Amino acid sequence: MPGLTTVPPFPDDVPTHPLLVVDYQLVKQGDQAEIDKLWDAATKLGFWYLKNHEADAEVDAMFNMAQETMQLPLEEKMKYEQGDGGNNFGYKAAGANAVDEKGNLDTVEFLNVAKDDALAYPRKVHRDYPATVYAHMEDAVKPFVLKTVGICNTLMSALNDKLGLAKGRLNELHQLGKESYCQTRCIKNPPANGAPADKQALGAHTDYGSLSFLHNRLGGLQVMPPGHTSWYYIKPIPGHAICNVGDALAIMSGGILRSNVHRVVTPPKDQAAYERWSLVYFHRPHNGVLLEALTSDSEQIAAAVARAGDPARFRTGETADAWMMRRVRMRRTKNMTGPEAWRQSLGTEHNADDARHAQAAQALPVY
Ligand SMILES: O=C(O)CCC(=O)C(=O)O
Ligand SMILES: [Fe+2]
Repeated sequence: MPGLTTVPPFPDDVPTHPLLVVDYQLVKQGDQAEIDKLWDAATKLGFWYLKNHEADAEVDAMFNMAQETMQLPLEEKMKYEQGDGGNNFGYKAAGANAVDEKGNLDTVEFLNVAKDDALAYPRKVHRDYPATVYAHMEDAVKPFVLKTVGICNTLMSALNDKLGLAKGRLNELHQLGKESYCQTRCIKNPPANGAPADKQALGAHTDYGSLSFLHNRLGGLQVMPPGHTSWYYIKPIPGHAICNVGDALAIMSGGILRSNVHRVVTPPKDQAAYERWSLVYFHRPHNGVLLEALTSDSEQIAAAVARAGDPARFRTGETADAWMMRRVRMRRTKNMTGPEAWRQSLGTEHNADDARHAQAAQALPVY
């Protein structure tokens, strides 16, 4: 089982960035101190650990499904390759994405399953998948999607209220029954085989959507915190998911919530010799939702946009689905023709109000 293989521990002599630990059960119960902690994490760094999420069984089932699928011959997996047009469902082969503007290749394989295909199964909404996915749609993918959507909606509701939005406003923009680019992603990275410690397996990016719910076992995930110019590992902690805010919530909140840049490099030290597996659920607005700050819904958001150096960046003119497709399309190796193509693949990476977030991040307590 990829998730449970015995591997060397995360080393204690690499630069690591602490994250706040949020207790999901307390947030669900409406505990104000815990919601304040979530708010601190979501506004300052945009990353936090989530404990007591009760999704471990669903996560393990997904890792098993991922292993069965990734073991299929490459030729079989390639029948489901997502292609170069901006589609983000299906299989992505290693090397199909660029990790930088020079066109260096990524080393990760993805298996992306649409939330809509999982919930509508056996009806097809977006596309076909390998037989191993269908074999586990009912016992792995669907339960993981349903559990995770519940978690994301609870976290988002708490953030909604703190943003001064009317109850349920953000949930209205993330309707389960409407088609979206919400998806599960299983990621496999091969052993480093002598690759340098800072070799990018997955290039620096911000996430496209609203919230990401991530499970990894080996190190390799790194963040560049606001006000810093170097990368820090996020240490995986057993039983703790890693959650982060994506561009959609950062834009809708007028930059109050932070979508922080991150990447995946070779697992640190002795961990480099092992396959790295991770699993993400990406919670995104449904298709057609315009990515713009909700200024007429919240005085707090309106004030944040008014204070921002460049308010135009909170009126993207793109829908959530167009935003994602553009970014996915422009990261494909085939489309990476140089710095201009790279620029078109970006989200909020270079827009973040770094001075404000850097100041706030100074105050972040260490767990
Ligand atoms: O594998 C990881 O730890 C992170 C993956 C990630 O950032 C992504 O797929 O967007
Ligand atoms: Fe990411």
